[in-house]
Amino acid sequence: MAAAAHEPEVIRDKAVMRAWSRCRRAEGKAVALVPTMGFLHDGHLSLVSAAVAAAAGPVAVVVSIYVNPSQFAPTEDLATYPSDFAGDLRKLAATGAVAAVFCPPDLYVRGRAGHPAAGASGGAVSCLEDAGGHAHETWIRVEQLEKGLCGSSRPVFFRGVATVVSKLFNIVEPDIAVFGKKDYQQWRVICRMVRDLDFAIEIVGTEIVREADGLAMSSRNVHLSCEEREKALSISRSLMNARTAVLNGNNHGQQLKDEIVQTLKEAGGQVDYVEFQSLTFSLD
Ligand SMILES: Nc1ncnc2c1ncn2[C@@H]1O[C@H](COP(=O)(O)OP(=O)(O)OP(=O)(O)O)[C@@H](O)[C@H]1O
Ligand SMILES: CC(C)(CO)[C@@H](O)C(=O)[O-]
Ligand code: BAL
Repeated sequence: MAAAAHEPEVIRDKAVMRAWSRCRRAEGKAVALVPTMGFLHDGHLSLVSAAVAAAAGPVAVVVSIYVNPSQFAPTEDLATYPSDFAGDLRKLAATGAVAAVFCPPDLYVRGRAGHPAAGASGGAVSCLEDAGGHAHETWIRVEQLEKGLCGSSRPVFFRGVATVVSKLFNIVEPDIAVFGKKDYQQWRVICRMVRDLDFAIEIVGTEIVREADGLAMSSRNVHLSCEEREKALSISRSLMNARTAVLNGNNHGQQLKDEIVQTLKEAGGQVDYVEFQSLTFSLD
């Protein structure tokens, strides 16, 4: 994105954030929100570009940076999630397109240590509840779409995402919100939640931004060893091969496509179609 550097305003307080958004709207600007967990890369910056492009006229782009404890189970990597706030601010300033960065120290009412945690249905608890009960206890569940795929291995993930995104929507009050299709199930969960709960927000989904060798950019890639990175690459490579073969009308490609569709059906059940680099695999 070629633009003059522009220092975004850093906002930490919920009430200040809400008031700021209302001022921008009173000035005639749309407010566009890009929710992130920080340690930003070019994938995140593509969401900022998409936010600008989605607005028909003047827009104030807000990037939120918050590592949400309620989407992590206590066995997951909340404590080691990468961060570089100064670097993030530099990258956002360099886009020249971000008006504010919302980075609240915490978004939840906390419980008392030692009090039993409330827990999600099925007995799973998140890092938030692990910190004590009698605290935050209101959750948003997208009951069918959250099942399967990532939901199978991360039992509290989509409940935490849907809840924190709703909180961000209530605080920032955006007209537009942008999410990456790299986290495809998450994107679908947010779209369903917005439809079902009548949020007056346009949800924009953006395509995956990849490294030169095809690996999807991801903040956690920084933790991959060379061997793990090579293994991770096999996913995009095999999908690329399947795509080329399908586009060439090759039978082997058709078989690979059928296998992908079958795997997703078995894993998720609720996924209707898969978009992959302009190919749409229907799960009908
Ligand atoms: N490579 C990418 N292309 C497009 N969007 C992306 C990409 N990486 C992240 N996003 C989107 O950016 C938003 C914030 O994601 P997040 O801060 O969790 O980063 P991440 O790279 O997905 O991190 P993680 O390693 O935890 O998966 C999400 O909507 C996500 O889908
Ligand atoms: C949407 C999100 C910011 C909610 O914490 C997170 O899940 C992410 O970065 O993808
Ligand atoms: N973008 C995914 C956020 C997470 O894995 O918690």
